[in-house]
Amino acid sequence: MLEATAITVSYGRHQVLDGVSLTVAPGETLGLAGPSGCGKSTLARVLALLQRPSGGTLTVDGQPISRWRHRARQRTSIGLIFQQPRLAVDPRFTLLDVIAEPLRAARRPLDRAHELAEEMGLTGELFTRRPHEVSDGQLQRACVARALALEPRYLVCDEMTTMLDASTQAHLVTRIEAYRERTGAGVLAVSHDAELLDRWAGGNVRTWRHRPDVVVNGSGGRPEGTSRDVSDRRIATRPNAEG
Ligand SMILES: Nc1ncnc2c1ncn2[C@@H]1O[C@H](COP(=O)(O)OP(=O)(O)OP(=O)(O)O)[C@@H](O)[C@H]1O
Repeated sequence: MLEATAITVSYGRHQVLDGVSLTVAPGETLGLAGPSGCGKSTLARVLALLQRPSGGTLTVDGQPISRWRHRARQRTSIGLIFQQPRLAVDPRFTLLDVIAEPLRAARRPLDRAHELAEEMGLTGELFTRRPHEVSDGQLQRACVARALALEPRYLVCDEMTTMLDASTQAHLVTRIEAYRERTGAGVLAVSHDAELLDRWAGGNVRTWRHRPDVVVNGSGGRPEGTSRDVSDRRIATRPNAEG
């Protein structure tokens, strides 16, 4: 399980997350919907162990992240795919370099990068192109391949398909779902697009009703599930400015 409990995050005096709890189980796809600015990306970064929360606990497969500086091993078991691939890659890298980056860091055979590229539908001539020489969709395919390279136990997809056309969107979701089915990984799909998430996660969606850019503290808020019981304790957000 990837478990976040009572997470709080503040940027200066702006409290963005106030006691958020969320669990992603192995083998499940969980959707997290919510309006722009409510804190989805912040929560995604916290779950991927990229951003340290100011409060709360994180546990990966039963192991609590007690010392943030020593989280490297658990970090590699969580893949993160960002919304904007151009901000997520080194512009000097070729697509093959992008995909090989985690393999190189983990001292794994680099041949695997070719296979991953091909699995994502990236053909030979694209291997040596740099980010400015490919489309957003092609670059995002490389980022998905990079996220899968070390076979993570969990994948956090933060608005992964927002900028892409419908067919590229469908292709990427299909690849992620095939990976989940093959490996039993848990997938958290984050988006403002509740319909997409409902299709992707088969209705296993939590909707975060939290007005953006409002500092709220505490009372009365709860998320709504589109298709499941919202009292399910896997996500409980205290803040809700809509009452
Ligand atoms: N590094 C930061 N420093 C200060 N404020 C930040 C920072 N990152 C995010 N914020 C603020 O925190 C709030 C939540 O941002 P976040 O990106 O997590 O929301 P989001 O729900 O993912 O939005 P979107 O769907 O538009 O990406 C916003 O008000 C944002 O301006």
